Amino acid sequence: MKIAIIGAGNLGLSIATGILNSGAATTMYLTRRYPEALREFEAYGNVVTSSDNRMAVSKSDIIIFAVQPGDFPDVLQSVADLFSDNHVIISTITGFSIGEIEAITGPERFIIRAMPNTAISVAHSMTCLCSNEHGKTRLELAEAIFNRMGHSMIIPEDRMQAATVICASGIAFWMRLIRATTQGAIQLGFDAEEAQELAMHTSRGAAELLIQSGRHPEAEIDRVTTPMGCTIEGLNEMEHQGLSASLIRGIITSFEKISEIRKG
Ligand SMILES: NC(=O)C1=CN([C@@H]2O[C@H](COP(=O)(O)OP(=O)(O)OC[C@H]3O[C@@H](n4cnc5c(N)ncnc54)[C@H](OP(=O)(O)O)[C@@H]3O)[C@@H](O)[C@H]2O)C=CC1
Ligand SMILES: O=C(O)[C@@H]1CCC=N1
Repeated sequence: MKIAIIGAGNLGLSIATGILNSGAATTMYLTRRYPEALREFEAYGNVVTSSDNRMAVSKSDIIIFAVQPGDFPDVLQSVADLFSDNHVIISTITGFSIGEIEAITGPERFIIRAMPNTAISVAHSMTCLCSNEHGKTRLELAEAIFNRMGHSMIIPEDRMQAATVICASGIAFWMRLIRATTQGAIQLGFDAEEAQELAMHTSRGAAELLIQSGRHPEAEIDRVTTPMGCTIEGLNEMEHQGLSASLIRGIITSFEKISEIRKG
């Protein structure tokens, strides 16, 4: 499979790393306007780096777009005449609907919207997927690709904005929680490196417990909170300070911002 990533920036390069390490592509074409920053990827041997989007599209089977939303209409327009009946077009662009893509490419194209996160580079992305009517026959293929680099879920397009916040922005939210835990651990006497190690592995353990057991978070919390113990004391103080409320409010604020980006 030949895969192009048009706009190999933060997300695009994370996807490229995930694909290259999972062996999902025979050849990869990575583009950006200033491709010098991509040269190190040529060491993989099967990677071509360029600023030539038309070359990348014409040589690939699957085209993944990862440019900024404001750049996407022009970029898509500039390669639209190259799409054939076999191309699978995957857009990771926030807030850009399938209808808007079809307005440029026409509806008779395989169009997938994918919302991965940067953990795709280490094969632990949570990726949400949806497609246009024509692209439904290619959803399984997209799912197979993204499942090699984490976990995926097919959702209706009207959930894509929410998925962006929970899964894509979610990486930043969880990072801040891990960072805050690290700061607490430093205050309690661990050096910075030890503190981060404790926070990272504890958060991974919490997620794995839920993934493997299928239990509800509160059931796991009940197993940790000894009556009159230190955990419930700390947890209740966090809630008095608005931990859950601030997370939920942040999520809703991010969600609303996506509509503004599109209007802007
Ligand atoms: N970052 C993330 O975690 C996530 C991002 N997204 C979405 O992915 C998209 C990319 O985000 P992100 O990676 O953060 O953004 P970046 O700015 O890091 O990457 C965008 C890339 O597009 C390149 N680019 C701009 N114009 C062109 C062009 N004409 N042809 C080829 N490449 C071009 C830029 O290259 P150059 O600098 O050389 O101009 C840049 O490397 C956005 O739409 C975002 O909403 C979705 C989920 C998660
Ligand atoms: O912050 C943003 O707008 C993009 C979309 C999700 C992650 N990064």
